[in-house]
Amino acid sequence: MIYFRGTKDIHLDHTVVALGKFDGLHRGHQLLINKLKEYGKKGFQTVVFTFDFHPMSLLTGKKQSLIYTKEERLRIVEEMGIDVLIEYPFTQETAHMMPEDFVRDVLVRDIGAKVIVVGDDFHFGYQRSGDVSFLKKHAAAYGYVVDNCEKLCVHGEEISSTMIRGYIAEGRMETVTELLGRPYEINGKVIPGKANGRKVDMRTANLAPDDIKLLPPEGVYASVVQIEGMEGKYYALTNIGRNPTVGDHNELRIETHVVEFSGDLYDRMITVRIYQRLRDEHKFASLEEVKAQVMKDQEKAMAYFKEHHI
Ligand SMILES: Cc1cc2nc3c(=O)[nH]c(=O)nc-3n(C[C@H](O)[C@H](O)[C@H](O)COP(=O)(O)O)c2cc1C
Ligand SMILES: Nc1ncnc2c1ncn2[C@@H]1O[C@H](COP(=O)(O)OP(=O)(O)O)[C@@H](O)[C@H]1O
Repeated sequence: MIYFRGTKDIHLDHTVVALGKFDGLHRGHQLLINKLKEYGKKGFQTVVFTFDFHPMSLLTGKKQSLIYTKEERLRIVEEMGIDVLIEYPFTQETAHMMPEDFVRDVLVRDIGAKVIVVGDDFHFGYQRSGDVSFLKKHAAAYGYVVDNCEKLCVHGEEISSTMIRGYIAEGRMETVTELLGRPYEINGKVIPGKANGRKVDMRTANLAPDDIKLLPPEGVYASVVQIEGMEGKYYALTNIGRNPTVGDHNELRIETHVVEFSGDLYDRMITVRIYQRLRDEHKFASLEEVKAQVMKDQEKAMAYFKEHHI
């Protein structure tokens, strides 16, 4: 896959372009992606176009947490078999672009768009003044066609990234899985912890939380882990928390105990897929008690995986 980040210097031709933020690449987004791939079979180069937003929104000044970091989104778009991912710089200049300038100079001239795929509620350009009818109005003059997609509904509600972010924040992970079309995941490199795990023979692979990443609430989750360079998947238990048992002011960490695994994971990239919330994090009298509780959590998790054929 070709990947553009932090540059406006793009020269493509004969492309089908999907436009959007694509946070979550959820089932609604997947409709657009599937359309892209259909055009891809007809000889168009498939392009996912998204803006490279700063964590502090230029427009609202607020920090926005996202379902995926840029690296996670990149990996998923690549796995989907897309040819090109563009993260277009979202500067003051871009934010103030008039829709027609954006269509003419960016989409048509630089990206060579022959087909533009968008969701029905897509808005772009200065003050969000560009939309689907705007794109259609200018289609003939600029030599592209617009293929717009209705918003996908599940249980009578339109799927949106905002709605899924709300469910993640509530820890409703099964609903999240249903709407994303895959479990919520956290990707990262295993870093050293305080080496307490080995004292009670319950090792945990630690990930540092990414600033931009929206995490489920603190607590313990049934998870499945994929380890870079190793075959298959491993059942696991993940704690998102602050280890109150070993101190009162610990930083938030994502710790995963991989079931029936021993080996060195330091510096390895792992993907932790979160399936179900099991409980809150508690302050125990000792690490031995934490371990005893984790063994009970493990039984519950394994029963869940069995019941759901995971
Ligand atoms: C599945 C799981 C559940 C956990 N639950 C708790 C908990 O309820 N309370 C707590 O203080 N620590 C909890 N921990 C964190 C352990 O206390 C921690 O793994 C241990 O202190 C080792 O930390 P280390 O990685 O720094 O060596 C949990 C860890 C895991 C993997
Ligand atoms: N079953 C396992 N689950 C998680 N990590 C494991 C497991 N077996 C071995 N490890 C390794 O042990 C390390 C964790 O040991 P631990 O004593 O908890 O130290 P730390 O505090 O550095 O995480 C992991 O980073 C990994 O390299």
